[in-house]
Amino acid sequence: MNPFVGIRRELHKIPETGFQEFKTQAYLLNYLSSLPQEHIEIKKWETGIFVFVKGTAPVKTVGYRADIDGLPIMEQSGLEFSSEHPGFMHACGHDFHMSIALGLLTDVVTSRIENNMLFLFQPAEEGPGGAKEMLKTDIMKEWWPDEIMGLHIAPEYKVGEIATKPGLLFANTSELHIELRGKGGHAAYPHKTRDMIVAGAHLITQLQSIVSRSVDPLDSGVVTVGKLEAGTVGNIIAETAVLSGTMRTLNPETMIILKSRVEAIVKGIETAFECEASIGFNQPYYQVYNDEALVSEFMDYAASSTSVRVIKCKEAMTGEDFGYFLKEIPGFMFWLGVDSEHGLHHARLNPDEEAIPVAIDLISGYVRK
Ligand SMILES: CC(=O)N[C@@H](CCC[C@H](N)C(=O)O)C(=O)O
Repeated sequence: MNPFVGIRRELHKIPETGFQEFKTQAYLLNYLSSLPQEHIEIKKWETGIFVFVKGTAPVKTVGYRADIDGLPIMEQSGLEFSSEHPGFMHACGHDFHMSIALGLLTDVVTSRIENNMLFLFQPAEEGPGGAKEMLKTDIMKEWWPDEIMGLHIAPEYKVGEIATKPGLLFANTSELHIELRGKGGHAAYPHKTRDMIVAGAHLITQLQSIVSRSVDPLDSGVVTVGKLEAGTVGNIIAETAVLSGTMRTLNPETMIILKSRVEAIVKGIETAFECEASIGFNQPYYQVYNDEALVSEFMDYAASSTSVRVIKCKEAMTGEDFGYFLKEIPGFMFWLGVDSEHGLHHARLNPDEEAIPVAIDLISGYVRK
């Protein structure tokens, strides 16, 4: 078995959520300590790690970022190396991202390259966001890269396919959290209560009008409520309802429209259902915008390789706090085909591990070009 496939399986067993990646960090540090140390410097930051690799005759420093957190999902993949942390899973491929980064790092440490490289093992991509915080550190300032790249697994593409594009690749995002507070009571006396299940149901329906009626049809937006908590049993009227969701737009200005429409609709719900509401727009992620020259150079390089097919894809409504790195440092992100029947954030996600050596070889060749 390819050693980095083995590493992926080990990491797959220990998914941890944002800023709780203690075992993951320990695993990565242990692996890093097994590498020749003459040309590398390792610095821990929170539950993440920076690794600086000195080049032989550097003219620049190339950054490579891998996110390291898992998701609160109960795995149902049936894999023999399934999560050993019940209720948590690497369901967004960050186990792949880490093992590919370790493969690349091993390659550039053992067969040295001309330029310096900075590897960033970043916590908390799924939330609350680690990129913005990593960017502010003194370590980052000391080892600031001239360019940066990262990848994300893509279940919908075959192994050997990569997809990306110049300019906008991923959306602007904002989490949405709304709490409604009314008055609970006996199910047989609704007139003496203020029922937050009914208010919540109206609110969710009205939120769906934002994209259809307030966003220019030639623009795009998403308002998704992914979680609703309200009520206890069938014969008690719910005093509170709590909705959590996420909003996505292709440009930052449209996000401002979405937020102001949410505020207006929630105000209307307060009046109509005689309740009080609070809104949280949490953990915004800035769009992933690929540097046109760098991504074109990478796409041309990949297209010249015999083992990879390059697809010029459309932008996606996924979010990635890698966007914060790209706001400050020229670079790009690309999708790596892993051919899984089940998609990202699915309990049965099962990416094809053949993609791991494909990615390591591709990037290793690119940073040596
Ligand atoms: C690639 C991917 O699936 N990313 C996540 C990360 C977004 C987290 C954010 N805090 C949110 O849920 O709004 C995604 O859901 O797109």
